[in-house]
Amino acid sequence: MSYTVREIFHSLQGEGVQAGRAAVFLRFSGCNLWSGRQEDRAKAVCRFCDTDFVGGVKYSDAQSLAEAVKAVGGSTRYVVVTGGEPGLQLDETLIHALHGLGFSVAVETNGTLGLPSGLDWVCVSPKAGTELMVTRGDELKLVFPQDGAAPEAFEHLDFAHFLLQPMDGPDRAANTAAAIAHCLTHPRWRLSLQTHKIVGIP
Ligand SMILES: C[S@@+](CC[C@H](N)C(=O)[O-])C[C@H]1O[C@@H](n2cnc3c(N)ncnc32)[C@H](O)[C@@H]1O
Ligand SMILES: Nc1nc2[nH]cc(C(=O)O)c2c(=O)[nH]1
Ligand code: SF4
Ligand SMILES: [Mg+2]
Repeated sequence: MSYTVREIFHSLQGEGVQAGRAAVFLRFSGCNLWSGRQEDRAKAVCRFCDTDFVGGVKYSDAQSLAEAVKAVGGSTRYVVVTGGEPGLQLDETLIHALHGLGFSVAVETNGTLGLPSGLDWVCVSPKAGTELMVTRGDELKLVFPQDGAAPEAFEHLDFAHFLLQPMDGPDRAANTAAAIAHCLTHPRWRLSLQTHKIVGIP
């Protein structure tokens, strides 16, 4: 199978429980909840996306893509597969190829599609107005606040960690204050800041 990739870059995981860890980011093109075109944003299912996932380059097979990930990452052997929505393209063949090169494989997903088996870390970030297919994993990282996606709606799910990530955009400061207030009064939720934006790395 072939894969369409928006970008591959070496940085620190900025978000969630693994924040601060060196990682290679493999960003796939395309998403099932937004076309990625600004003119479509207002009518998309997911309207707050901070990411450009349109276009990119094609890899014809899993092994060549895994080798490209390794070439970017120096001695880093932790890959975060994201997008766009990686559930559209990530498969067991690619996970196997990455494992073969010594990588642990993490995924960032909106959770609306099934995931292949073999992943080492699953981060699900639910979106209002969608049905969650991935109901277990390592961390549930809810962008906050979202009308129609209250934190309480996810607390029964089988995740090891529950995090609130303030929605970036014009209301980021107010959203951060609201997330802090929620964590103070609902201590099973932790704050996830987008630390890469704070320190100015990709
Ligand atoms: C760009 S998404 C790609 C992966 C997947 N499609 C998803 O939504 O989880 C990566 C992470 O950024 C989060 N994110 C996207 N836009 C954001 C924003 N404006 N503020 C805070 N987090 C955001 C997503 O919820 C997700 O956790
Ligand atoms: N540094 C950094 N950490 C991240 N964690 C998740 C990201 C994503 O866009 O999926 C991301 C990203 O874009 N950059
Ligand atoms: S689901 Fe993820 S990639 Fe798709 S538009 Fe929303 S935040 Fe962006
Ligand atoms: Mg990002």
